[in-house]
Amino acid sequence: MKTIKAFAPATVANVSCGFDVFGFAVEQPGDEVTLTLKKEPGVVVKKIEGDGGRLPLAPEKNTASVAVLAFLEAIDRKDEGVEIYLKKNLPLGSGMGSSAASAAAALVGINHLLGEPLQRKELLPFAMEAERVACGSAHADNVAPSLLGGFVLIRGYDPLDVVGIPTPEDLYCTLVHPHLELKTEDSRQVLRTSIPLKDAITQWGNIAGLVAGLMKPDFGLIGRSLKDVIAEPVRALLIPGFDEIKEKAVETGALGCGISGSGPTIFALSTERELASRTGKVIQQQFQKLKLESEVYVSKINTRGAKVV
Ligand SMILES: Nc1ncnc2c1ncn2[C@@H]1O[C@H](COP(=O)(O)OP(=O)(O)OP(=O)(O)O)[C@@H](O)[C@H]1O
Ligand SMILES: N[C@@H](CCO)C(=O)O
Repeated sequence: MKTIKAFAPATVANVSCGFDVFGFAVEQPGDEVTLTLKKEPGVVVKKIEGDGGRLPLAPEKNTASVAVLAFLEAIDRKDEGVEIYLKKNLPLGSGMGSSAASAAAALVGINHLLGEPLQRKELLPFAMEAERVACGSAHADNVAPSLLGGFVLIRGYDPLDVVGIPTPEDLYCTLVHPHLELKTEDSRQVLRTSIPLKDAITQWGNIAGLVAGLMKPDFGLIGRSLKDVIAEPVRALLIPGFDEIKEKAVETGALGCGISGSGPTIFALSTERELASRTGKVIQQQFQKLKLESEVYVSKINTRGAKVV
C-alpha cells in the first residue's frame, strides 16, 4: 500500500487588473491531501478534516477527487484504486483559491504516486475541470499558480497558454481574511458582461504595467498598475469598508491593495516584511471597527507551488 501527502498553497487570483488572467501563490496557508493506492478500483474521498462537514465526499463533487478522476482517465488508468484524505486548511469562499488548492495538492500527490507520468503543466486541465465543478467556471488563475508556483499569466485559454512572470525577491504579500463568505459563483454573477472602451484601455495599460513592473523590477510601476476598473468597483460593494481599507493600506506604505480572487480576502503588496505585517494589522483594525474578526497572513511569493511533503 503506497501513501503520499501533498501540500498546495493559497493563491491570489486577478491581482487587481488581471481578472481571470493573473494569479500568484503564497507560502501559507494551504490544503493538504493524503492519497493511498488501494487494490479495489475507484476513487474514494475517505475523510475531510477542517471543513465543518460542509464539503462533499462524493468523488464527482470534491475538487480533489474530480481532479484525480480526470487525471486517471487521461493516463488511461481508470481502474486504479485511490483513497483520499483532505485536510482543509483554507477557509471556504474566501478568495484564497480554496477549491483550487485541494485539486492542486491531489494532482501533485497522485502524479508522484504513479511515477510522474505527466509534467506539472500537463496537470493543469484536470485542476481546471475541478474548478468548473466547484464554481461553475474553469478559470486557471488559482490552479495555475497553486500547481506551478510564482506569478502566473494565463495568456490564453484556447489553447491554454500559461506564462510564469518573474517577481522581485523583496516582494511581500499581506492577506487579510475577514470572517465572511463569498461564493465565487455569486461574485462572478454580479459582473458586467460588457466593458466601455475607456475602461478597457485603462485596464490593459495596467495589465501591461504590472508585468513590466514585476520584470524590471520597478516598485513604483507595480503600485501604479495595481488598479482594477472592471471587477473591483462592483465586487467592492460586497466587502464592508473596502474603500477605506484600501486607502489605509496605501497610507501605511503598501504598494497597492485589492480584492484577492473573488473576495472577501484583501491582499496588499509591500517591499518589506515589516511593512507587510503593519499593513495587515491596519486592515485587521478596519475590519474590527465593523465588528468583523479576521486572520492575517504575510509571506513572500511562493515560487515552488504544490509539493509532496
Ligand atoms: N475540496 C473542495 N471540493 C469541493 N468544493 C470545494 C472544495 N474546496 C472548496 N470548495 C468550494 O468551492 C467553491 C469555490 O470557492 P473557493 O472556496 O475556491 O473560493 P475561494 O476560496 O473564495 O477562492 P477564489 O475566489 O480565489 O476562487 C466554494 O463553494 C467552496 O465551498
Ligand atoms: N478570476 C476568478 C478568481 C476567483 O476564483 C474570479 O475573480 O472570479
